[in-house]
Amino acid sequence: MPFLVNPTRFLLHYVAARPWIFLLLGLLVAGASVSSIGVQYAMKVLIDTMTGDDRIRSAVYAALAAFLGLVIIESLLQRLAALTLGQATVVSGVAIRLDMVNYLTGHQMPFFQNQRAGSLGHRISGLAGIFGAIIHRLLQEVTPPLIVFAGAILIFVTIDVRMAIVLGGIFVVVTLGLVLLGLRGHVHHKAFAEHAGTVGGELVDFIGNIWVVKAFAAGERELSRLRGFLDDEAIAQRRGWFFVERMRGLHDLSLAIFVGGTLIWAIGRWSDGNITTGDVVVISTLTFRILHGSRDLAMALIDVSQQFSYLRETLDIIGVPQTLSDAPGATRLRVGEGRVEFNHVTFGYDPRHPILHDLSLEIPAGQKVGIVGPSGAGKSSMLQLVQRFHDPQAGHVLIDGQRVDSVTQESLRDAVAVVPQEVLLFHRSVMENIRFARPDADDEEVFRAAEAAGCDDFIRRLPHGYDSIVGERGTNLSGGQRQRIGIARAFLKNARIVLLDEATSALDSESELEVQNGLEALIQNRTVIAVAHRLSTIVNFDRVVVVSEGRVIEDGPPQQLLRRPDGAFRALWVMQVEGLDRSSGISAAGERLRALSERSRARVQRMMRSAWHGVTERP
Ligand SMILES: Nc1ncnc2c1ncn2[C@@H]1O[C@H](COP(=O)(O)OP(=O)(O)OP(=O)(O)O)[C@@H](O)[C@H]1O
Repeated sequence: MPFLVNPTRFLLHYVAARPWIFLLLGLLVAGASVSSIGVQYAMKVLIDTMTGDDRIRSAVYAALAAFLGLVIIESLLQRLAALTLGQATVVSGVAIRLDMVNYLTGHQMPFFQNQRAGSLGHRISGLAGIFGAIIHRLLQEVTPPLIVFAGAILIFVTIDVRMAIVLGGIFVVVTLGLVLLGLRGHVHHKAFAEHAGTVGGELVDFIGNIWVVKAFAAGERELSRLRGFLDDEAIAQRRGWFFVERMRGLHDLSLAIFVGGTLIWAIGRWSDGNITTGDVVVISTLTFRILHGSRDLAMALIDVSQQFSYLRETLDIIGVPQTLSDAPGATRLRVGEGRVEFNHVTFGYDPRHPILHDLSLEIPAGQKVGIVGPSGAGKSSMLQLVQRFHDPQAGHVLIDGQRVDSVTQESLRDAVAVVPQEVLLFHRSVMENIRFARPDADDEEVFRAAEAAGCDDFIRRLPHGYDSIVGERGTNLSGGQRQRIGIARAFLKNARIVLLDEATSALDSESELEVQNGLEALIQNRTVIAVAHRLSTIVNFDRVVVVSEGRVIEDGPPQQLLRRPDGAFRALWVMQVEGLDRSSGISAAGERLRALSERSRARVQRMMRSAWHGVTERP
């Protein structure tokens, strides 16, 4: 979106998107301002006809009618302008937020990892608010005083040119003086905005971590920390406020001096018989009006400049260019059997420090591959490359022979189902959360997916069954339940390729067994790439790839790898099996095993031992 590069283009884009409504708005505002000047002039004519020597009754009533008519027209136009402004900013606000959310979804994951979700949400809503505020200020507080000023000068020219020049000069000097002064006070407003932002962020952080606060009985501590931030904010707010009041005071003083001076001058000219009584009235009201308007104008200009800075700051964050967009002419991925290929892939989040080095791997359709290796080896990054959350610096990832960077990202992600370590759920019903994987799925299909994932039973036991709201980020459900809903989503998606990113490692062993059943059903007849820390989850896979420091160091069927005396997989395996055997309480794995129910424990032990003995007893 090229218009995101600067605030002016941003504003112009959304004004140009609805040219007629903004044109109408401009005409209404101009019409109302011209009418308001007309009202003043009609008043002068009325007084002059009333105080004139001939005092013609019909002329007085005609002037009165013109005066009243203009008053009515001015109010009508003002009301219409306010309605049109409301309509224009409301529809633009909706479009802005939709465009921004759409644009955000195109950013890479690190963008979101580096931002607070709450603050991004606020910024998007804020953008719509800033647009409305700038348009409001420009059309309601900047344009009218300028038109009134121009009209007043015209009227003054008909009365006394010198007065017109002096008053014009005063208006310009007062407005510019106030703007310059106001801009100096910008530093106070900026400080206040920063402190307010910090307070907002602290509140979001506090509420997001409320369970930690409770668990550590840290309520008092956190409150006094928050009080510190609030005090700083209050000091900054007070400074900004005092500054504005000082400006207002200064303006009131100059208003009194200049209006008083002009009146004395006008009365002097009236007593010399140079101008009429109506002229004196119109001079006094217009002088007061435009000098008063100069303050509103200055304040509005200062405010617009502040809004521009907020807008620039927000666009700098949200509007950063998307680094991963679809290639020109990208087509939809033609999903075949589900073959995945890493072809000499070199990749680093920071290109200067690659974490995958010239990695090649061919995964035939329907194969189940477990990726294991030490922490930080690059296993999860491999899965991210399959989904094209990043592009490698060298080499390519291919699905069914098509480079993932040559197809549309949407079609690529349609073709791949992912069960991550932590399944994220929306604050919506269970039904909506599962159906998220395929919005056109009917209820029956959702039930079948839930049954296959082994979560139908517990969902039906929830207070409102499938209509139960899962709580923010799924907090009303256990880790295992959330995970099974994630598996149900993957079932519903019915993709040829399934990526499991440590899908069970965050669970306790009891939940792991429940989830394991769902996973076993899910991976039938699909290509599966599973990053696994718990080796028991991949022991029955077709193949295991051991990755270390971004390179494949072992590759083969698990049983074969386990027979290699100095094999890396065997070393990892021995570590885990020993951990389970030593249920005396020493190792973490032993601790986990002791926590299992008898049935679950027997099952895990049988699985691990049979695999282990199968290896060691064979020649
Ligand atoms: N978004 C990111 N930005 C920068 N560096 C990252 C990012 N994600 C991962 N890394 C780094 O890349 C390296 C590989 O991470 P990756 O998550 O792929 O490893 P892993 O083998 O899956 O590790 P683990 O088993 O601990 O999950 C690590 O050094 C990690 O710190």
